[in-house]
Amino acid sequence: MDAELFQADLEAKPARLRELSAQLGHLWAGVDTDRPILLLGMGSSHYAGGVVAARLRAAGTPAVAEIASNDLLPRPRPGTLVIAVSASGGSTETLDAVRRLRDADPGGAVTFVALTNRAGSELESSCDVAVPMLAGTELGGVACRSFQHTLATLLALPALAGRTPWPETVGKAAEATEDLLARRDTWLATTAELLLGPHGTHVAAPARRLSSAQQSALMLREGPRLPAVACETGDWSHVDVYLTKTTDYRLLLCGGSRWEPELFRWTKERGSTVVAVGAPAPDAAYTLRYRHDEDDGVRLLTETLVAELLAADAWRRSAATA
Ligand SMILES: O=P(O)(O)OC[C@H]1O[C@](O)(CO)[C@@H](O)[C@@H]1O
Repeated sequence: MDAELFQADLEAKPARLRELSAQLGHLWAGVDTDRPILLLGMGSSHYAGGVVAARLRAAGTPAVAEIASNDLLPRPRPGTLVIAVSASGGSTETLDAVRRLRDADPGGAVTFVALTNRAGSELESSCDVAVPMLAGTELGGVACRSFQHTLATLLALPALAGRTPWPETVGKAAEATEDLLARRDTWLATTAELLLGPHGTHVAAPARRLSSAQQSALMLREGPRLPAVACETGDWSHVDVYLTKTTDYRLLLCGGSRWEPELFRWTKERGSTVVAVGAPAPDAAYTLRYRHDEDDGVRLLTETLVAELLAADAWRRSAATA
């Protein structure tokens, strides 16, 4: 893994998103997706799957996302579409899950799709159909664009396409990403100062965008190896709140949850540090807004860039002093 190349991967996001946006309407063309859906994956691939499965269920499609390492995978009913997500196409747990489900389906009543960023991968050859996520090679060795492209590709499933114009939203996310990148000199140092505390960084996001908190925390761990933990904004008052009493608590809040007033009641009372992204937050120490952030789809596809740039910057600085 390489900090400079990770940074370059992030800077290439807008161009790659625009390429994806142009293809998004065709990616699922050869697949019958009007069936129950089981999503499999590890790490960021599972984070993206979790949010998309929730959105599919809310739209009336039976869907579940399972971490591929689970010994208790559901037994798919005949006709189920299993979408195995792996950017590298080689995560051993995901390959194993596909193998287990295939063994449990000797009649071939289940269809397996490989959603991957690597053509010709082992995952592709173990599935019936391949759908490319078109993120380009991530030279830094960190799944950043591929996480975003996994989300966008899954959100373009026909069962969800009617709800949000995803190709257009992906185009707006490219503009939002450009905006954050172009103005980073105005916000990056301040947010780093506020968020990278002696006891690590916490990230919260609403359930409908929980993947943003999970992926943001992963980026801080995977690049600069900093302690970082994800939480759901409503659940925060039942989980993270306890740490505000005993630690130097620093929170990156992906904004827009109706449960924020309770969170701010505690963080104000206990003098915690909150940086809010993408929505008004009068009680935050700092609020970072960006182009199109009033659009929930744009937030979902864009907001992880904040932690990714924080991670890239901290990683480059630690690499320079090593
Ligand atoms: O999508 P893949 O390639 O299966 O990887 C899963 C996870 O493993 C990692 O590559 C780290 O091992 C993460 O970056 C990623 O989220």
